Amino acid sequence: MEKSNMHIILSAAISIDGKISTRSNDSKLSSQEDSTRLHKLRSKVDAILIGKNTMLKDDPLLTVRYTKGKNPTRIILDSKGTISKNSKIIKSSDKIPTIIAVSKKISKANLSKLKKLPVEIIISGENSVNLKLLMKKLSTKKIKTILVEGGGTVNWEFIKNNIFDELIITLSPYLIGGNDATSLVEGKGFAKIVNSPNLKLKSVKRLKNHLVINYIKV
Ligand SMILES: NC(=O)C1=CN([C@@H]2O[C@H](COP(=O)(O)OP(=O)(O)OC[C@H]3O[C@@H](n4cnc5c(N)ncnc54)[C@H](O)[C@@H]3O)[C@@H](O)[C@H]2O)C=CC1
Ligand SMILES: Nc1nc(O)c(N)c(N[C@@H]2O[C@H](COP(=O)(O)O)[C@@H](O)[C@H]2O)n1
Repeated sequence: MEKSNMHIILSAAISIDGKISTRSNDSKLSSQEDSTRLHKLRSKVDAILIGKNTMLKDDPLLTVRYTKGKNPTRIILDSKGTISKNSKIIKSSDKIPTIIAVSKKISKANLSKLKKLPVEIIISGENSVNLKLLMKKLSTKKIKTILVEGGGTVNWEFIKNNIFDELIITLSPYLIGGNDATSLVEGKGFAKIVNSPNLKLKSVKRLKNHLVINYIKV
């Protein structure tokens, strides 16, 4: 794999029809049991990474709450540095390490706003964040394992650039539908099945009506 010495896990809860949220951005698919599993996994990684839309739509905390353990560093991909200082992540960033990954496209005004917040700013890439470069920069900060928690656009970028090692999806017992509902993988997608990464089934665990499916890339 042409990337730094990093272990990257893509993680999401999906409906049976492959959606990660409804057309009105309802994304609560996991059961409490599955959320506890996720939080155990969070406590074992160095960082959690999400895209700007997920931060905007979910206003997540990305902390370890349903088990004991350390909070990983939070990384937000936000090319133009437009995130709100009223978000839960920013409000808690004086206590939990938080990195905002931006591109050179960021305006001077947005950069100076970000610099006033208790976050670390990493600039990589011209228009959007260059993920391979970002991974290299993160590995120099002792970040060796990253849990990518979406959304669909971010998942596509990691898959397209072939920079992931594992995929852990919870198949939740819902059917969502809708062209405007976000899928596990958004973006342009591959034209041919042969272009898809080759995945090997590592394990399947049943949590009542949910299945936790773990694939590794071969
Ligand atoms: N069920 C689940 O497990 C999850 C569901 N979601 C849902 O996914 C939806 C959001 O997904 P999307 O709209 O696809 O957006 P996203 O969360 O993937 O964010 C994409 C945005 O991130 C920024 N970005 C900067 N550099 C980037 C790069 N190199 N690659 C990709 N993005 C980059 C851009 O502003 C881009 O528009 C929400 O409705 C959220 O609730 C999100 C995470 C998990
Ligand atoms: N694994 C999983 N299951 C779900 O049902 C989800 N909605 C998500 N979403 C991801 O978790 C974030 C919320 O984290 P907090 O509970 O606020 O700590 C959300 O933003 C997605 O990244 N994941």
